[in-house]
Amino acid sequence: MSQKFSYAVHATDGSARLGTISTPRGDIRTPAFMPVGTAATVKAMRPESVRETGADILLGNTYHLMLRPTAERIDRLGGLHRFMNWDRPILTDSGGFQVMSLADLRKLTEEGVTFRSHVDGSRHHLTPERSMEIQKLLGSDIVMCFDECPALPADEMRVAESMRLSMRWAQRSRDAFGDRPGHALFGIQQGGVTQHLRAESAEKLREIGFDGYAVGGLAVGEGQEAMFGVLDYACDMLPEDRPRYLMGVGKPDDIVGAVKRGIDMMDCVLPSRSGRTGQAFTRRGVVNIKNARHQDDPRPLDEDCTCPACRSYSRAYLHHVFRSQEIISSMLLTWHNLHYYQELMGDMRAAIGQGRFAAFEAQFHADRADGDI
Ligand SMILES: CNc1nc2cc(C(=O)NN)ccc2[nH]1
Ligand SMILES: [Zn+2]
Repeated sequence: MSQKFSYAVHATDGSARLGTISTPRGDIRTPAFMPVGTAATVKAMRPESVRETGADILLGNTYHLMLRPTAERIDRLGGLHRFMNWDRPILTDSGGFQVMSLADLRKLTEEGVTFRSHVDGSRHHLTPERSMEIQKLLGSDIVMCFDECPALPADEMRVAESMRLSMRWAQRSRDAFGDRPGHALFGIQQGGVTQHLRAESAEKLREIGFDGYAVGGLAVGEGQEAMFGVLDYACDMLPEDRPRYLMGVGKPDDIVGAVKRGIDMMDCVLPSRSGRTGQAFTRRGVVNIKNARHQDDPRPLDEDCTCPACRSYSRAYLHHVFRSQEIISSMLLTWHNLHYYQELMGDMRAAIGQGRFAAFEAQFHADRADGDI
């Protein structure tokens, strides 16, 4: 365990990097996938099980936790790690993105955002300073700057104005965060899909100086081709000796393409959320377990998978408990999906370390059937 926050690159293969983020609560093997624990839980999973899938770090959502049970209550109860029984690193987002996508009656000013809770309609105010205070009360190890993520489609002028506001908020976040050894503050690059705006944002973030840099404002409907197009240049705009975090991504093939372009960390609700809707990700593609063709199938989801769902249950059983809306359905499919995502990350880390990422990527795409399996 290190008493401070640091990042080291062990190997590169093209733009892909193999690394380790060291924190006082444990090391994070990169490229890393962060399961999302929105309301202080990765839905349908006990934390011990999340760890068993191979996760080194979880994501917590400031927006949800500030509304319920509130950051002050979690602080009084010993902080988010104690509260949710997860003693390894936690990254919390700043609340900016989710206020814009979930809250009602939002009002955006230079100062911050006022909004009404989607839970009970109560009024709230988020600023860079309040977001830093909330994330400190939660006790998160990696804190995200408070920023604004413009909804697409947005014209270049709107994207530019939004990015420049976010850069002013990045400075305020940095000033409010202060000096907290062992804790990290990540800046977030914005600028939509416009290269010179992405460059201006990266320049400003480097001037302020952060422990890590996120690529924000993507996976908001631009499509994979446009997202990869941005990553082709955006990663190189960020310091190479700091972790690069792509927010909100993604499907397995998004993740492989992002790692190929130099991304070190990602988070996404997809594996857990789609587990609850009956979608299982496998090396050969997606299994929609609700499909009638599975109702007599004695095989596991994936013959090569060692997760509890694949070790002990048939597709027929998983089909039955999904159709019957049994709680075990969410438990088993979530576990399988998170296990698959962590296996994918482990396979990529090994491939980068052995200088065979291109071969890994070719095999990854060759294995996948089109459509459902
Ligand atoms: C699912 N797509 C997706 N895009 C995101 C972008 C951000 C962002 O720019 N925050 N500042 C956060 C979460 C996201 N989730
Ligand atoms: Zn499995």
